[in-house]
Amino acid sequence: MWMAVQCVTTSTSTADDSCASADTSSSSASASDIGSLVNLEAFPIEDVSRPFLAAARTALFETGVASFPDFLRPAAVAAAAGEATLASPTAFVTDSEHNAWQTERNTSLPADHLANLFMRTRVASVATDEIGPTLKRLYEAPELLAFLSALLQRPLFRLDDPIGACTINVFREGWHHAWHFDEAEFTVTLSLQAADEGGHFVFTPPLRTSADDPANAAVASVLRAQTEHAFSLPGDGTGESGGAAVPVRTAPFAPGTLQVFAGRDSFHAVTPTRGPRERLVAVLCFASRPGVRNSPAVQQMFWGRTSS
Ligand SMILES: O=C(O)CCC(=O)C(=O)O
Ligand SMILES: [Fe+2]
Repeated sequence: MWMAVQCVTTSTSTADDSCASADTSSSSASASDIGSLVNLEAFPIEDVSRPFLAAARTALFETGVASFPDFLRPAAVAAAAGEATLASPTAFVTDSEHNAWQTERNTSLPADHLANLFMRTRVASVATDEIGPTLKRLYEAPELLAFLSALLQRPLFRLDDPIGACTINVFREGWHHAWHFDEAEFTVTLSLQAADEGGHFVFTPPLRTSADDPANAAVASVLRAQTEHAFSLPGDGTGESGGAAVPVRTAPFAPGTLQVFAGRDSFHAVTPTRGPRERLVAVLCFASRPGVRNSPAVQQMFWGRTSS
């Protein structure tokens, strides 16, 4: 089974911005570093009033995505993309199948039921201990953590995972990520390099009201409109032509764009890439408590090894 680890895992939340400085003490980045990485003129993430945050938060909860184009300075994008390209050839490749929720097969349901529709995903991932210094410096910057905590209105901590805390997804020609919900409530990505063609991040507004809500009819509607997959969903009332249309949007992917998305509730996919240039996207993981790391099973699946 393919499981997303790209994550902001949350078990608690707070209703104000008072957590914005959570876990800033353990970082190795100094305050002056961040200005060489982040476009502070457009995104003054150190500004305590952060006037652009309210609009981003509204976009996140209404559309499922908050996007910050030109977040990373061009020189930092070039450096990070160069480092990712160097690391890419030895990145572990996942070629697996998963259903929309990334859950196990349900043998009590018919084989052709939506819950048992398994779709192929192919992606490689550069592990945390293989990423270059530019991305590492950004991930460890206390200012980034404080900014994301303020946006999401909860304390955040970097993952304590030497393999899967901050990684880079590599999509080679023809690879794609099938439609799915993430396990984690929020995901943070940073575009480093677009494919020649394709490799678009497509997403719906939040469809699930909770982690227990499968949003079956909406999922079926999207898959019928967007894919060739055949499946049944008895009793959904939508028939073969699909139910109420669910809007599907394409996110901007210009290199340097930081994106925060509600991956647990918004159904999303990466379309197949075309051409020899790899699609490179960094995935920055955070959790709502310290000490979180991926399970050995997930580490093995994504990076081909486990940490001690
Ligand atoms: O590559 C991306 O833009 C996001 C991929 C994704 O949805 C995931 O890894 O869970
Ligand atoms: Fe995802």
